[in-house]
Amino acid sequence: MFATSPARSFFVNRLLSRGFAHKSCVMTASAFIGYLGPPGTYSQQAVTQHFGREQDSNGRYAFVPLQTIADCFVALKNGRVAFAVVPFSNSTNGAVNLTYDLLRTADPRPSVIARIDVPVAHCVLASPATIKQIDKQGESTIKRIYSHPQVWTQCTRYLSEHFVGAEQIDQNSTALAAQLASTEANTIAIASIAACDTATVDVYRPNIQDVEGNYTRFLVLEPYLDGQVPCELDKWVEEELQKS
Ligand SMILES: O=C(O)C(=O)Cc1ccccc1
Repeated sequence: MFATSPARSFFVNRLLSRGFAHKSCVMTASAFIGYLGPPGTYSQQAVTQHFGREQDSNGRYAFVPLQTIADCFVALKNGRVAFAVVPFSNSTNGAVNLTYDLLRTADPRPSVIARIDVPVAHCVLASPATIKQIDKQGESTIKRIYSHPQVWTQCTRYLSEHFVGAEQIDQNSTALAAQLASTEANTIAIASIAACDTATVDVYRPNIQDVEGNYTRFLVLEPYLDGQVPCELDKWVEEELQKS
């Protein structure tokens, strides 16, 4: 039987419609989906929300964690991945500037084939030892907070009252921040609860974002094909880029 799950038929139809593969090839090929990793990021949640679980029973697609948003664009351009999923904007603090810049300067600009809204609830995460230390000696023992640059202005209220003496240090992603915090003393991370599955950290405080309904909008990109006519999503992205 051909293309049964929604995610699989979506992927298969895209490949076929773009002439990447004959039906018989698609049945045995893998498609790689690039996203900002490591596993445990909000980007990975966007990938799962859109494509379903990693690899169907026949292993026809696989998720590829990449180190930066720029790497997602490079991997798409050089054919390492068939799709890239990148954060685009947030309901609380607007544009993800890195993605906006990369979309503005990409030549040709990748095509936008889907938009995914992912609820974003931030947690303070730390190693079990660091949580014990905070409980015993107080929040002032924390010297560093790691997170993705997009996060700080989504948690202004909490951060104005907690860990005020700590330095806020940007990392490429929230899940990387959690990994680093798991091994460094006097350090916490702000990340998704999903990062607890991929780093040795626990939740110190959940839901520290300013706005309850905070969400981030992600784009699914694929390479631009010569002569391709812009779709509605391409036009929408162009308008958003011009607004900012
Ligand atoms: O770092 C992540 O987890 C990302 O996927 C980027 C991001 C950061 C903060 C909110 C939404 C997406």
